[in-house]
Amino acid sequence: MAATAPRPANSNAAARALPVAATPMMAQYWSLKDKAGECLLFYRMGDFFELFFDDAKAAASTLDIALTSRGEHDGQPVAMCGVPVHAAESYLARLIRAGHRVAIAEQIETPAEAKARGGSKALVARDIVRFVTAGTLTEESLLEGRSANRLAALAQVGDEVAIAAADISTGRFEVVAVPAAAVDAELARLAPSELLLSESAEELPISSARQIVRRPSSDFSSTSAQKRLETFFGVQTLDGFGQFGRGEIAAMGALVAYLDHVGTGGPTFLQPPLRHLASGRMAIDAATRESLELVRTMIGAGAGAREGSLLGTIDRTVTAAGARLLADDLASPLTDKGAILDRLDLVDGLARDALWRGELRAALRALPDAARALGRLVAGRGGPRDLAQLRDALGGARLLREHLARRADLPPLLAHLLPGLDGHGALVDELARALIETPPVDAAQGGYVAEGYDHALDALRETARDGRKAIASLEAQYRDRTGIASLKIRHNGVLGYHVEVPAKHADALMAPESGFTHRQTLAGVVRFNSSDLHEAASRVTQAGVHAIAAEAAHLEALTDAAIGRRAEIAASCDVLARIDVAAALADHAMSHNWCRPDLADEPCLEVTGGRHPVVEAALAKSGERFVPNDVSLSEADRLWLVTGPNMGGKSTFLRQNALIVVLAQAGGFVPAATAKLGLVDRLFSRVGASDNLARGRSTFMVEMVETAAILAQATPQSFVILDEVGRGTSTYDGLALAWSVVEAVHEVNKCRCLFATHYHELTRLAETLDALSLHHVRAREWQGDLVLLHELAEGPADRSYGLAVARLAGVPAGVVKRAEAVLAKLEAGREKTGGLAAGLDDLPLFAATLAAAPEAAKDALREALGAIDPDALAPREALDALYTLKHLLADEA
Ligand SMILES: Nc1ncnc2c1ncn2[C@@H]1O[C@H](COP(=O)(O)OP(=O)(O)OP(=O)(O)O)[C@@H](O)[C@H]1O
Repeated sequence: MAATAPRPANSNAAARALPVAATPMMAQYWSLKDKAGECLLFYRMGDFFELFFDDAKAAASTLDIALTSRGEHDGQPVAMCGVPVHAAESYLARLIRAGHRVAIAEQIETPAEAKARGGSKALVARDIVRFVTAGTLTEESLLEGRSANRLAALAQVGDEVAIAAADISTGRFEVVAVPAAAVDAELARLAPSELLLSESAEELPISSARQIVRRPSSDFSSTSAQKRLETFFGVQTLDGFGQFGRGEIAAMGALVAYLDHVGTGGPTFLQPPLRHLASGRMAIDAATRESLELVRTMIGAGAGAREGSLLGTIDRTVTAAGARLLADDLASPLTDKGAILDRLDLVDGLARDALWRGELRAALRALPDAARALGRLVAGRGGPRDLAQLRDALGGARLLREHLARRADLPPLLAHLLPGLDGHGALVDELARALIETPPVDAAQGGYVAEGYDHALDALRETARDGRKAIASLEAQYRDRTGIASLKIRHNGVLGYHVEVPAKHADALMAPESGFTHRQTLAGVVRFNSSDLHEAASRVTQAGVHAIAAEAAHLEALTDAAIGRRAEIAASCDVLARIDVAAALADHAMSHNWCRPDLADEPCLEVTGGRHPVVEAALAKSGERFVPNDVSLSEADRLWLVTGPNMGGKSTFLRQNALIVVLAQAGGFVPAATAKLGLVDRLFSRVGASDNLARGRSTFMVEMVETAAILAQATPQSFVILDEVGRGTSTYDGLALAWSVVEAVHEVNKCRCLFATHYHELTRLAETLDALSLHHVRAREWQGDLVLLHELAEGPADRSYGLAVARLAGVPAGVVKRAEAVLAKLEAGREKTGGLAAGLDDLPLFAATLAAAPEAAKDALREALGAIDPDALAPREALDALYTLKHLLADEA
């Protein structure tokens, strides 16, 4: 049953007016809805935001709140639902998470103002004050602290495709130009919550944006974009930020235009755009990111979660900004040896000194998320609490710098970063003097400026305090005078301060000579005013109003001072995050026995005692031990063909080595006893069958598209893991393809590669390919049970154990028994066709090389095939193979 949004007890839904046809309110509603476009319109009516028509239906179903209908429009009841204003944030959060965008229409004048303007029937003016969209959130309550939240815009000008991406909550702004084929990979790295595309842009095969928003093509024109960006950043020319291509300018301009649109003109904080240099980074395509689950999981019920990903498993950062940076680092490993060594040295230094690391982490843990506080302040949505966060974070940064400066053996990267923590002394001191320890989030009620900061403000507060004391003593006096012990002086928003007595005592105060003036009679009580009270109350109110105004002026000045230093503050936040990441990686490395990787100049990957961090952590939970494995790839032995039973640990072995490469090049330690690697320029992973039916591709099609990309792009510096290529199609087509893919990787790409397969037949490739070697994951049958050892050994697997695994998996005994009989028949069939080529084992080899076979051999084969009774080979796969060969022969003919 649908839950109803909690409504205050005094709310009367039926009494709330409705925008029915032809009323001025209806006209107002429609004109606002027009402005809101596809966004749900939150239409403010008193204490509620109301939604109507389709908006109401969509919101009610997402929020699981009651959908009602009132009045009529075009003969139909008007659907409506509402959320109370005081709880709007949590409803907004749920709508945004569900993929909606929301336009907030507020009352922009009071009913009294409306009346003064247009008489008693005048409608309160409303306007859209803000759009809340997934990519433009700044509210702490709507954001996940430990993840970046990006808005991206994609523009194509000529051959150039550019992506601009901004995290509005911190102001980080980057732009990158990539070939069209790499767009998806780049978007997978950025994982924007909202992606802006021109309404005239063609459909792109994009899998990595949560929400796509089409914007007018004029937003993407590079000429107007240039002007827009110059105005936005308040500069004469963008040249000071670097040289940007037309596509980059168009993308950045479209992003800024959208910010203008959703912020309805309000300021937004963006740092000057940084060009992301794809050249210094490891290329990782979208499919590889998905299959390696670097920062999010991709499969199962928890898809999209941090938990269960590499990031979720190793993240020990103690600040939200650190967590966001670690996600970026893992998503974008480096290829510059010097830069990686710098990071490694820092992690190493912190790893060696546990005490120092502990101190640093404790100091960092206490620091608030200044980057996001700054984002809110600049966006005009900040408050006193945000300033206090800056004070505490920057004050902490100063102490940290002093502490670090005292160390003699500072790792070079840290020594280089240290000055970035400096320079906020004056601002921190000012904020420390100005604000109380824990100011309120909202400035409206005042009370956040510290005593002693402003003497005039102190005096106003003193006056208000005296007034309140005077009011308290009036209460005692009135009780004495009237003899009514239950007389009280109260305060509310309508009457202000007033005297309240129970109805039974009211007569005494009604008399004209009593000195009290009647104000209001309620069921049980009667309320009065008096001139003394009025006077004392006005003193309190006036002083209060002036004090709040004085505090607001200070808030504005302090906010301006902070904004004036926003670039420096943002830079300090980056330094803090970098230290946090290094300390977190060091901490995790130490507690899990990870090692510092060595970087070699030649393409190699030599790992002893390598482990898969995520599988290891999962096994540890149930008290199981992960079996470490070695790998040793070099130019002479660069392609390992790994066979072995299902569930034997092949995929795990492949992936753990890819993760070791990612971690090492992100500048961290790796889950191994020792590791040495030559830098990897591109990482590819084609693991398992990942359906993408949403994109209209079958499992096999996806597999082939991904394999094609690897064959086209992998270089001798690349590292490729390929798992069960060919599995998605009929056995022998698949085998033939796997065969030729291994050959191509070996002969053409010449990259380091781990290739796992169930096609035992592929092991024959070792006879012809020099740099290929055979390995298998060990298993043993023990008293009828299969024991998986998860241990890698040299040479091919002796057999496939498929039926034993089926038994382990709980396939009914009868079915396994039948499979054994079928297998026996198949093996018998193989013997029977012994004269055909070299038996079924050799058919795939034959198929793969058929084109090159001499005509005489083909004739012999044709003859042999004609002589076979296909029914003797009952199992489907054997028939499959024969028919495939027949077709191949027919094609050849
Ligand atoms: N080195 C290891 N130590 C301990 N357990 C492991 C190890 N490797 C894998 N496992 C366990 O075995 C399970 C199966 O591993 P994995 O998926 O890698 O096997 P596989 O050989 O690729 O299987 P399939 O061929 O069916 O895809 C893992 O989920 C994990 O629980």
